[in-house]
Amino acid sequence: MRITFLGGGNMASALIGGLVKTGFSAADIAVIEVGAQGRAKLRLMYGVRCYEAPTAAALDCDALLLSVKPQQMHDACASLPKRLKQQLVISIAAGLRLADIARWLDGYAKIVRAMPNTPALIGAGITGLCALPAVSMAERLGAERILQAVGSTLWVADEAQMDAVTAVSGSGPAYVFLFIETLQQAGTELGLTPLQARQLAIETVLGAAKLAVQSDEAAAVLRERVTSKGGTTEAALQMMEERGVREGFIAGVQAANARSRELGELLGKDS
Ligand SMILES: NC(=O)C1=CN([C@@H]2O[C@H](COP(=O)(O)OP(=O)(O)OC[C@H]3O[C@@H](n4cnc5c(N)ncnc54)[C@H](O)[C@@H]3O)[C@@H](O)[C@H]2O)C=CC1
Ligand SMILES: O=C(O)[C@@H]1CCC=N1
Repeated sequence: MRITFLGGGNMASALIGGLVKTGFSAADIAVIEVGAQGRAKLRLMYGVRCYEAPTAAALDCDALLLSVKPQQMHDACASLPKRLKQQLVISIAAGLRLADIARWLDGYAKIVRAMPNTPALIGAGITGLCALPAVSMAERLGAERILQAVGSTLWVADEAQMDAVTAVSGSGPAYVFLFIETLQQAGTELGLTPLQARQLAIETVLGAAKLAVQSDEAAAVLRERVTSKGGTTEAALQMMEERGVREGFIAGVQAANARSRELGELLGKDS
């Protein structure tokens, strides 16, 4: 399968890195990127073909992955030729709805909306997917093949759920990095060296995530098992609850969901 990325920024780079690492041939990957620095970086890092504009050679692919910012998508779609040649279009833009992208592509309807995340770079991503009815089962499997090369996938039947997918797993790595950053900071403030705090924080997140994956029990049960009566964890969790950590966290995820919906509404109105 030959894949062309339209937009070669952070997320395209993570996906390309993951694809190349998991055995996709760099010769089958092309990137259309307006920035000269971005093109040079992608050529150097992954040996992929890079183009400044969507020429026929750049668009000679089976799947066209739209990876520009949501605010750049309308212009990027307008830069494509009027008639796409049956390529499967996959948009990874936050918020943007399938119907609006189809309209910007003059009614082209072979479009999948996907929401990956940056751990795709190491093959540990998770991507939510949904598609327009015109996308065949074989084409859905094609989209799945690309995204499963960099992690796992999850289809949602109702496109409205993509905002929640974006809020939970698209933006999710940032919440986990904030957690690691904060745990590390707390550790150094308690007298650990930055290196010690970093190792303890990262290995703790990794171990807890692996335990959660391998366990049939709910996260709440695993949490209770760490929490000895009258012990240290109980002291920590009580303080965190008092300080509104849970409410703050849920409000944050809700804000991401609302922003995704808002981006879809605002940018979708754009003709
Ligand atoms: N960063 C992340 O963790 C995730 C991002 N996304 C989505 O991926 C998309 C890209 O996000 P990032 O990579 O973070 O942004 P970015 O700004 O790093 O990348 C966008 C790239 O597109 C290029 N570009 C803009 N207009 C262009 C055009 N007309 N033709 C060719 N290239 C063009 C820009 O020069 C830039 O390099 C967004 O729509 C975002 O919602 C989705 C999942 C996760
Ligand atoms: O922050 C954003 O808008 C993008 C979408 C999900 C992760 N990054």
